[in-house]
Amino acid sequence: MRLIKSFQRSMFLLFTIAVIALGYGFYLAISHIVVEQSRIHHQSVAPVFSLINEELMYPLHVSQTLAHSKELKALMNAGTIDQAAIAAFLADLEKHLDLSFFAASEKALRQYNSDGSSFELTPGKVEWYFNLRTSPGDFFAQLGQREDVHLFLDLKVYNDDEVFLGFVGIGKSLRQFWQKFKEHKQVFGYDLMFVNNKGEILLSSDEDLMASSNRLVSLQELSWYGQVAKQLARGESLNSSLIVIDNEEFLLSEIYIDLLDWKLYLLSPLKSRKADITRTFIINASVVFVLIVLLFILGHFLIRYFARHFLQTLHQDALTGLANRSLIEQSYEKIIQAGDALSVILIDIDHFKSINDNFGHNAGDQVIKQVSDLLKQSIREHDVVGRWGGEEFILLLPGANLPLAQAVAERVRILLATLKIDHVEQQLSVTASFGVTYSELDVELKKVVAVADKALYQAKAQGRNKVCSLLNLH
Ligand SMILES: Nc1nc2c(ncn2[C@@H]2O[C@H](COP(=O)(O)OP(=O)(O)OP(=O)(O)O)[C@@H](O)[C@H]2O)c(=O)[nH]1
Repeated sequence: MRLIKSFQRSMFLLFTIAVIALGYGFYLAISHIVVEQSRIHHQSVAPVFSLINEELMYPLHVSQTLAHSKELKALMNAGTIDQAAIAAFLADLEKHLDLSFFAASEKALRQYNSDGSSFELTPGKVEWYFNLRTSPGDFFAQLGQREDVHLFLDLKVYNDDEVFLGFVGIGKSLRQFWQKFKEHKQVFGYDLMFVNNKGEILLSSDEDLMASSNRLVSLQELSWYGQVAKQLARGESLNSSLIVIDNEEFLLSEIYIDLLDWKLYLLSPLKSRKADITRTFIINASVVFVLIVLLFILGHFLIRYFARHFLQTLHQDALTGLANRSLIEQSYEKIIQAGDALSVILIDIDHFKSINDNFGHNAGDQVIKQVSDLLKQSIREHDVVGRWGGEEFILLLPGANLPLAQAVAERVRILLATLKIDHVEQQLSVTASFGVTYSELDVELKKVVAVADKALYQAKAQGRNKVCSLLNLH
């Protein structure tokens, strides 16, 4: 009973471990998908941030600092503009900051460039200057030169008396930005567009939106504008909006560049993201599946091992390893069900009590073990040997008639009587008495054993170390 309980406990433990492992496996798979998705998202968006920082924010910050440069103000405030000094100042900036610079002087009405060139600011020819000088605000950002897109940053310069001295500006080629973005687009499939505060698209990775050089395309002209119009009307950000373009879903990411008052939109195609998620899911689910299969194979072998081990110990006599009563009864049932007649031999060691008394309990155990070993070796393969009680053993001999069983008992009796059992420094000898019976009827084992026991009693009564047999079952 204790063994069964321990077996049940082991099974329950195994089942609990399997359930926990399964749950943990799924938890790991799902967490891994989430982590992987976050990583892919981060990996795809992070380079755009660093691109903006390197290519846009850097020249912006340089221009802000330059507009307040005392040296530049002094050069532009001088009675007569020293063209060579301004050119040298700008050339030095270009050399150190890796950007192209210009200064447009109100006094000289001339523009000086960091490459050493200069030209006159003539109304009608250099429109931007005359447009911007009267425009409100001190800072202007524009994109120009469509064939090699440049970002132009123009800042008004004033002297200490707030008198307008002209413009200082930076021209930044976005070729490198564009190149990097294209590489990025190839990997992640993104599209990008810069939109000014009027909702006009200044720059886009979609060539069609940049087609016209005279006119800027407005957000409202885009096919998907209707899908976000309400959000825009409510002044909401378009960040994380889902839009459909040509039956394909895109996720919008919005980045606001406050210095320029521009918005950058990234359109990320969900198809590739879905494929990513599906791929990650399949990989993780396969790993979990393989783990589960391995776990079940392991479980299966463990259960088989435990079952064999426990069932064996359930039916085994602990001291001798022989079949115990319950296994003997099962074996008997099998023989009877197969329709075989059988002989039963009951064996009892003579004066066993005196061995215990004279040599101790361990010596008694030793004798029982040695006798059981001899019995195991003395029977045929399909015979059954078991321990029936304390110093009592039983043999079931299927298909053996009474004379054959008597002969077997006699042979075993002689073997036993000549057996020398080593104990400490001496050798012990034992004899045993045998009760033999034969049954070809479907009767209970205990009835057959009762007859064999009667025969055994006769053997004891006749002086022991004897074989007696009895046939009458009634
Ligand atoms: N050492 C040991 N002794 C056992 C074991 N099982 C039963 N016994 C002892 O075996 C002895 C059996 O004694 P009895 O029933 O009087 O029989 P006996 O001394 O063999 O005398 P007869 O059968 O009349 O020849 C008892 O003292 C039990 O305690 C066991 O597993 N180990």
